[in-house]
Amino acid sequence: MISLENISVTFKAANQVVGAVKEASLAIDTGEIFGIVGSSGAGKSTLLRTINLLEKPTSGAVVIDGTDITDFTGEELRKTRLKIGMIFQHFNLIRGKTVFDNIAFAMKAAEKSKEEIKDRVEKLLKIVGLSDKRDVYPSKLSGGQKQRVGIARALANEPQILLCDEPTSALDLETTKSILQLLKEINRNLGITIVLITHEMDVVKSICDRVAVMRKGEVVEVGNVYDVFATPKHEFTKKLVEHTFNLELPQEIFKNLKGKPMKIVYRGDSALEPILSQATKKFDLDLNILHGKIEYIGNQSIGVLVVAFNGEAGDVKQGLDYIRENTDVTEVSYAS
Ligand SMILES: Nc1ncnc2c1ncn2[C@@H]1O[C@H](COP(=O)(O)OP(=O)(O)OP(=O)(O)O)[C@@H](O)[C@H]1O
Repeated sequence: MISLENISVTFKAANQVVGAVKEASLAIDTGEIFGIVGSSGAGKSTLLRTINLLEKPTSGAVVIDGTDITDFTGEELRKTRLKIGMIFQHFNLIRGKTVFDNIAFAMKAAEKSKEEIKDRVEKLLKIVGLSDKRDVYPSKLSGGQKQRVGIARALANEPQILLCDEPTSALDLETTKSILQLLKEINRNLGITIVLITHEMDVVKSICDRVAVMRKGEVVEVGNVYDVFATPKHEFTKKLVEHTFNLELPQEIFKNLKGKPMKIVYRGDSALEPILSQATKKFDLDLNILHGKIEYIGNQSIGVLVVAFNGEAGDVKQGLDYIRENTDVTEVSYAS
């Protein structure tokens, strides 16, 4: 387990003091894929980099499997870092070295034998699907292939933890999908704990087990991914989720609309449709469905509907109460 305990990181730049991370605490379980999401400048990268002490906390403790590593230096720190691989948004490959040598580099630094290096690099090339690119230089690779080399290099010394700093932000949608799939396989097949930072909830949705939301240096919400999407608590998380659901409607629709548009979010295994139809009959309402979708997170689903009820104000209220009472609705709010 990785425990980040009351971590603060303060930078002193020119005559300014920046509180990049403020009293952040997280407990990341062994074997999970843990996401840290937030907008630019939220402190994600700084917090992630405290895990391998690339950034030393100004205060607080980094505890890995029960060992407080916060004050590790020299040989102790070097050995600890070998157990923690890292990949980056812009891959950070060495331009003048082949794919093989990029991956072998960290193993040479760890004083592994030539034989061991050759076996391991070839095995890793197979895992990341680049056996045919062994002797190619990075400039001849696509972005996705470069990230695959980055991943192989990060795994070279058989780490227990893999830190991912915006690993797909420089990649297109299709390549992002394949890199996230590869990270998932590595997590499941090799049992490596993955901590990933991103500004995209879609990335969180597709591979993370749990997520922390950061805002202005603080961790404002932590939970399993399904719950955070179905029942976001912090206002900032609600906005992130809303944006992901992408329920924007053209303003024209609202001009001639009869009734108030409402957004209804419900846990997907509860059947909303019969309840909606019962509500309209029971309370004499007209129902207009404006938008609807089901989001899948793992194998659980969340339903989101934007509807307009037309009827007497009191009947609309009773209708909504009826829906709330009879299905697993997590949110009813006015859509805009
Ligand atoms: N070495 C540094 N010196 C001074 N300020 C820094 C340094 N590193 C980060 N900061 C500041 O700390 C804050 C948090 O930065 P950080 O990179 O951790 O955020 P982030 O959430 O990862 O954002 P991004 O996605 O844009 O990288 C920002 O205000 C940033 O300008």
